[in-house]
Amino acid sequence: MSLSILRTVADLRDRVQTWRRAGERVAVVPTMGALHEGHLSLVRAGRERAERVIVTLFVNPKQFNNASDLAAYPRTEADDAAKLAPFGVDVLFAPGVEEMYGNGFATTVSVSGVSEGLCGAHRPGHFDGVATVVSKLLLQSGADCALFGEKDYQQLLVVRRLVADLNIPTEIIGCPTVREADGLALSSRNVRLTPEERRKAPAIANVLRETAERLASGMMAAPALEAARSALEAAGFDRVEYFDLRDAETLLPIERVDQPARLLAAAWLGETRLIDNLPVIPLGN
Ligand SMILES: Nc1ncnc2c1ncn2[C@@H]1O[C@H](COP(=O)(O)OP(=O)(O)OP(=O)(O)O)[C@@H](O)[C@H]1O
Ligand SMILES: CC(C)(CO)[C@@H](O)C(=O)[O-]
Ligand code: BAL
Repeated sequence: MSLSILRTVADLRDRVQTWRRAGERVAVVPTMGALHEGHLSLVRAGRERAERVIVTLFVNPKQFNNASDLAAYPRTEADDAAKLAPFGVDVLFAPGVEEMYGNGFATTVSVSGVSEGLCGAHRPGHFDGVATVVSKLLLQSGADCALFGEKDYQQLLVVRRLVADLNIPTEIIGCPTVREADGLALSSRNVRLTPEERRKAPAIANVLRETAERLASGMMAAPALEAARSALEAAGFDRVEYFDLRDAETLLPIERVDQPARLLAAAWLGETRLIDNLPVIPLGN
């Protein structure tokens, strides 16, 4: 069957009900469009788990803390639909802002703990916007499972928390970060990099990898992180927003790696903010 583009929650629910009557499982892949191989890896993982796959495309104004970032966000729906067609995606759910937030909308889903710090500290309101829209998309689709990328690691933990706390019966699946050959994590915002910035960009992944190795072999966090921030600046990054070592589950800061940990970074190249992260597993585990 060919890809259907649906714009209303009522149409989405009708379609899902038809599948349910036939006993089919449903996977949902929430996105903001401008699809790349990272998104397509989530679609593939969804196809492995369910007979039916919904991709959602909604550039969610509530999660943008910066109006120019929202205005500049790439919008490429026709190309996105064409990319999805060969993957056996059943529905592209692309609602307008009025469909999502019209009719006196007045609710915010706010997750404390894992959403504080890191991107939460630097993008005020961002995770409230993410938690609100993801709650809506999961309830609208009623999916059995939903797929999220580890590239947005803090977001993945926020979503796991809200699903557990609100008893939303959707299994959350985290998928590995897809990278360019030079290590740069794929991201819709990469198209904004100038050619010179693009040449500098892989440093974020390289410095994360080198630092993860040092921490895994027992180096204390403070000097390793200080060296990492300096290395990123030396590689031409304009501003390092954070470069931190955190517990992999709680995202609380840790001083050395003796439990599974995560190394996370956000840094600016000109007008573009890049994020990336890696696991740090203590040597011997
Ligand atoms: N390189 C990647 N590998 C795996 N998953 C990814 C990758 N990039 C994005 N995703 C996942 O795709 C989903 C939709 O993300 P989104 O549409 O915001 O794309 P994005 O490339 O992360 O864009 P942005 O520039 O907003 O960061 C999220 O679950 C995100 O983690
Ligand atoms: C999960 C998401 C689609 C919610 O708008 C967005 O934050 C994203 O694309 O990662
Ligand atoms: N990929 C996370 C969505 C955002 O940056 O707003």
